[in-house]
Amino acid sequence: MRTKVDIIDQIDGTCYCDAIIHEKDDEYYCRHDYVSSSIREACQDMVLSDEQLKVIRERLLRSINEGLSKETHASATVKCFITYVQDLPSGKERGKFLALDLGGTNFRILLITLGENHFDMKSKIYAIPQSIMTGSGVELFDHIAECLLNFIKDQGVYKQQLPLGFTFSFPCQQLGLTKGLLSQWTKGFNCSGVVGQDVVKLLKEALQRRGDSTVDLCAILNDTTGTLMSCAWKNPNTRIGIIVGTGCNACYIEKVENVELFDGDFSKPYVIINTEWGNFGADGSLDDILTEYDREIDRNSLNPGKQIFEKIISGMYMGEIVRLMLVKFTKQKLLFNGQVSEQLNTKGSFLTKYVSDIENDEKDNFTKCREVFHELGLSHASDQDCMNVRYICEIVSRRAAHLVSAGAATLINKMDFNSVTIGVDGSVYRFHPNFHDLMVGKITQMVKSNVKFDIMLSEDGSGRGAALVAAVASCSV
Ligand SMILES: Nc1ncnc2c1ncn2[C@@H]1O[C@H](COP(=O)(O)OP(=O)(O)OP(=O)(O)O)[C@@H](O)[C@H]1O
Repeated sequence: MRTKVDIIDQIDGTCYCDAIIHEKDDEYYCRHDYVSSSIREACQDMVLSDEQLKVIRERLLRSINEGLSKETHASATVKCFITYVQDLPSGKERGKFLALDLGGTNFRILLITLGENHFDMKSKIYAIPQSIMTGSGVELFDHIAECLLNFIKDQGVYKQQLPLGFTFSFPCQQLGLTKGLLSQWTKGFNCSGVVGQDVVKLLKEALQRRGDSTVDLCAILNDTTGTLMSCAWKNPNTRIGIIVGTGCNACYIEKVENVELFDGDFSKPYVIINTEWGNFGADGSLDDILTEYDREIDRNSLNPGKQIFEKIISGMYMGEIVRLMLVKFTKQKLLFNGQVSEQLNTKGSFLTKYVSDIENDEKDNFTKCREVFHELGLSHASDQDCMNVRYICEIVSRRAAHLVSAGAATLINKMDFNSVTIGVDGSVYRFHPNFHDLMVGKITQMVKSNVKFDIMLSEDGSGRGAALVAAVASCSV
């Protein structure tokens, strides 16, 4: 007789599948039972056991400690950059602030008004053409400066000298609140002449070249810091900010005495550390869990060998991992009657959004899945193909959620607070139907038993968070 527990064990020990579609004579079947066994077997290398996740936590903690240590910081893969943000918002911040948000799919400019228990936000999205993303740094910052000046003119605040927080979501070594040296480009950007340079200075120079700027650039930050700050504005218990969007990164609150390179204000007990954990694994410490798909993605990326943790989690790569699996399994005649479409064969054609769409279908219906297949020239798919592809999407997104959870649990256990709120932002977390629940389940298993935690969706961390950092900094630097 098969019980519910047998099913859970059979799948991978952590089946969250709530879709028990057949329950008869005390026998239970979940929809994973209807996935072809050949597909289940072929996906096994994507499943991480609790033991593997424990090892990943231990290695990540070691990498974080290497980033924090004076002796090992230079060679560390997880840099643990000091943000120089030492105060969380009190909720009493007031005024008008500008924010620039650069670091992923969109470039945004925002005008934020903080008032009592409310905030107002006007924002505009500007495109960054591919030619600028991989052109020269001067072109990039000239483009940003031009958009900024157009925005403040449109908003009627051109004459006011407003504080500006610049969310620049690439790995930066900060030397103060207004000085950040770019360590490396990620997420498809590759502008020449910027790595090793102070991006605040480059933006200020671009504004000066235009000669008509009146903004007061008073803080540079990462979107993780913005996420933590924007959640802390609502919930002072927030001690971690995580992004699962185009990229993946996290920041947390660390005691200043644990940060050996800290040269900020020692009268304050904590400082936010931008871990840049996306680069975890660049020293080979994740090699034993990487699959052939992960390796192919890395080989074909703009930054081979780097950002390995990010590449097995984030939205920039998740859809492509699924696509590579689908192509391989189709060639092996495990899917689509062995017929690969031209679209499916095209790099980048399987959007990460499709993973959410497919997993969003009701348990016995493949409406969204069939829409995706139609887009991909796979209208010949059978119901069995739909079942199998949904399983593949689940396996890939679940691995991502479990890896982020391992990271979050590492930080929670390291900080040693009794209660922690985690602020999370990014479209993968926001729109994937199970990401939040998967994280809650896995983190619960991994944190010390006396710690309570909850996960809160950040409302526009990159924008409001930048304004809050600018506000808290009071533009004193
Ligand atoms: N519905 C969805 N489900 C899952 N992923 C999605 C969805 N929509 C978009 N994405 C993915 O999310 C990523 C974009 O994330 P987000 O919207 O948070 O932007 P971002 O600011 O560029 O990210 P980051 O903060 O990492 O720089 C893209 O890789 C995209 O494929």
